[in-house]
Amino acid sequence: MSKPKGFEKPAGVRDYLPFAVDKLRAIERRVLDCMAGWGYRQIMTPTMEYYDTVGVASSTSDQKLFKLLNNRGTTMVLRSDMTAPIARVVASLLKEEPLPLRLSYHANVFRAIEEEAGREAEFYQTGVELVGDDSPDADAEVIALAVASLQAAGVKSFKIAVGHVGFLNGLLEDAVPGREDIQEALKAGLLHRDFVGYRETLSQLSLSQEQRDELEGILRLRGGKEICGQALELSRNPLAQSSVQHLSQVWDALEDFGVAEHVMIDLTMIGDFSYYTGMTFEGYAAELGFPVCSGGRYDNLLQQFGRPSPATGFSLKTNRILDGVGGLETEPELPVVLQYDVPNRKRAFAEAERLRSEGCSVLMRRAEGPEDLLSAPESVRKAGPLGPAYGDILTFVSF
Ligand SMILES: N[C@@H](Cc1c[nH]c[nH+]1)C(=O)O
Repeated sequence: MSKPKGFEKPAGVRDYLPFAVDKLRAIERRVLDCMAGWGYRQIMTPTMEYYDTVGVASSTSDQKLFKLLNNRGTTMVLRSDMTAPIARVVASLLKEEPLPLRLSYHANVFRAIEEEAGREAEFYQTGVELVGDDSPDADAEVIALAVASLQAAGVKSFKIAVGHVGFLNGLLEDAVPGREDIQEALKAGLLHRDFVGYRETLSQLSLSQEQRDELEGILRLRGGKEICGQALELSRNPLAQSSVQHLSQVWDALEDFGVAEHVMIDLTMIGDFSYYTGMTFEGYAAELGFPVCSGGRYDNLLQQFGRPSPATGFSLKTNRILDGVGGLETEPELPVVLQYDVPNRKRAFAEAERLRSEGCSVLMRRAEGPEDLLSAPESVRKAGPLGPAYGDILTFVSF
């Protein structure tokens, strides 16, 4: 590759100009406040982790991890999510802390991407982890909190699709026992929402009519609570059955949370991370084709750090909400511009301090003469991406 030009930046990363930062911060604040209202306390972890610990535990494929070497030659990674780092903290710094633990975060995470996909390599997540509770109510809590968080972020119309990896694993093991290759191919179709590809894979297999019906049947398992009944009919596998029973209890709790109208059951759903062990979910905004939040239960991750405990959680894709949905309408307050000449500088600075102590934003400007004075706020309204630089004008001059 030729030497990049000075203005170029790597694929998948971006700059946020002030108006975008205003919006992003407003969403972040509102969502974290919402999470605090449910008892979640904020945590921060390093951007960089060891490849061998958090990198591996993050269950992000090797090609998607950003790897770097430190000065001792140890392989490090840029965190690809916050779930694995938080598992590390819960098992180390917080190991004496009684469970359940409720933690929230807002952080940038990194995933290498296929350039042509137009996806972000660095993006922002606002999320929670609920560690130490394996009940259906804990799963329902994080889904209900995802609903509340999307609303707090200004997303008006959305649907959360909830599935269960246990159901899929049980059904696939029943239908094509011991054929991990086929199971993986079918799961890949579901993961990419490629139902045509899924059907094609099915058609290439030599299966009995019963097996085919069972595997085709998955594709119809999307809807309300009635889907649980249909799923119990479709597969008698014990894991599939217990998974659906758990999901139906999650649904009942969601009804009691009053959020069931935002939720659908979708047993074709399969989470993007191999650490998921139970229910998984994704949230879709009406305006957008890609998920704005995702989460799920991961009961085996913490044991990799020496503190076995069940856990569940989710994260919002905060910058996607900012870009695609508009998020919150924020009208940043324009600063007052305070113009002065040297003889009046001290007085002007004191006035600026007074205004700032009242919460105003004040911008200082030294005027060199009468023709250098700004006269009307309108005259500074410019069309550039930053919009107008200031509102009211206060003048402290003797000329
Ligand atoms: N870490 C997941 C979201 C999640 C949080 N907790 C459980 N899942 C992600 O990046 O999509």
